[in-house]
Amino acid sequence: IGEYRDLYPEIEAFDTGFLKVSDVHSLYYEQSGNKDGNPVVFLHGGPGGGTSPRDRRFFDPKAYRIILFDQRGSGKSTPAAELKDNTTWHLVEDIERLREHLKIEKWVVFGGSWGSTLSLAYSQTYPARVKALVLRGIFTLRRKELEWFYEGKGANFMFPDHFDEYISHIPEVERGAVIDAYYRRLTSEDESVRTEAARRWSTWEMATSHLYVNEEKLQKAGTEPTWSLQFARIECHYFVNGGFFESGSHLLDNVDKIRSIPATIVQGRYDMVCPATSAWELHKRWPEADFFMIPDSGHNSNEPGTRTKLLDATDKYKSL
Ligand SMILES: CNCC(=O)c1nnc(C(C)(C)C)o1
Repeated sequence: IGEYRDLYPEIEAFDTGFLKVSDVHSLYYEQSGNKDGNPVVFLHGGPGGGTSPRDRRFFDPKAYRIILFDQRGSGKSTPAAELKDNTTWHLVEDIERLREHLKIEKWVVFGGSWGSTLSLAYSQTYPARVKALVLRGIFTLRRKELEWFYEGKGANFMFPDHFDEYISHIPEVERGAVIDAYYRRLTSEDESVRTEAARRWSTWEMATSHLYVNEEKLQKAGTEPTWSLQFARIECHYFVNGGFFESGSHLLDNVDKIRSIPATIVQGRYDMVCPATSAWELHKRWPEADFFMIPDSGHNSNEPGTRTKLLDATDKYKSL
């Protein structure tokens, strides 16, 4: 399996701000690393997951001008967990607004999980603005991917214990459409109903995001109700709307628009949240992209084998 790499050292942002992108939403963004460096934008997962200071550490701070931002309703962006005007295509335009606001011509785009979904949607819409793509834990939001993880048609066979916690919250009569059942609760007028549904949904995802269950991450879903609500409510909103794509396979059908962009795809073989089939489908449509199936990883970006290949990829594109 070879030598594992560690993340780059902890660094602080040298600039932070809020960008008003609609009469409802303002986005938190930050810049770190080299202010005159090669710009890279980090697209976080979820949707609704928000960024964290550790996300800066996938990039050489001497080479990169590192830009993180919290997507609509996520992290420090306001209003928290707001679903109005919150769609894939709003986010694609937000990325362009942020790019223009920061006076950047072209940038490297880095995204995992939902962040890979958004990276594909953004680069297929604005290919001329993308220097290179680094994609991890491929999620194309096809119906079968949602059914695998959220509707009891796959991941639950590998994590039956944790799935019980998630599914037992929904009465049998509603289990034919679990995502819809959770959506009714996550958009309930009753805060206690929203909070418990968010805790169950987020705990299920945190429990299954690593090859070995990460107890610390598991606690986060239960001890950070605002984060849990942002994560669960925004994810569920995108899923009941099929990602706002006109067809289930929209992103895979449009790969030809980005095949000339330098790219690296990194996928954990034991990713239970975004199973490897989507990465494999993407790879077959995009033979020019570097492709790494990590033999001992699950979904998370910081599992050793995955982290190592992501760091190699950002090093490869640092001087573009
Ligand atoms: C489809 N949802 C998986 C996803 O995008 C995701 N999983 N974990 C995360 C965080 C690391 C942002 C919590 O995002």
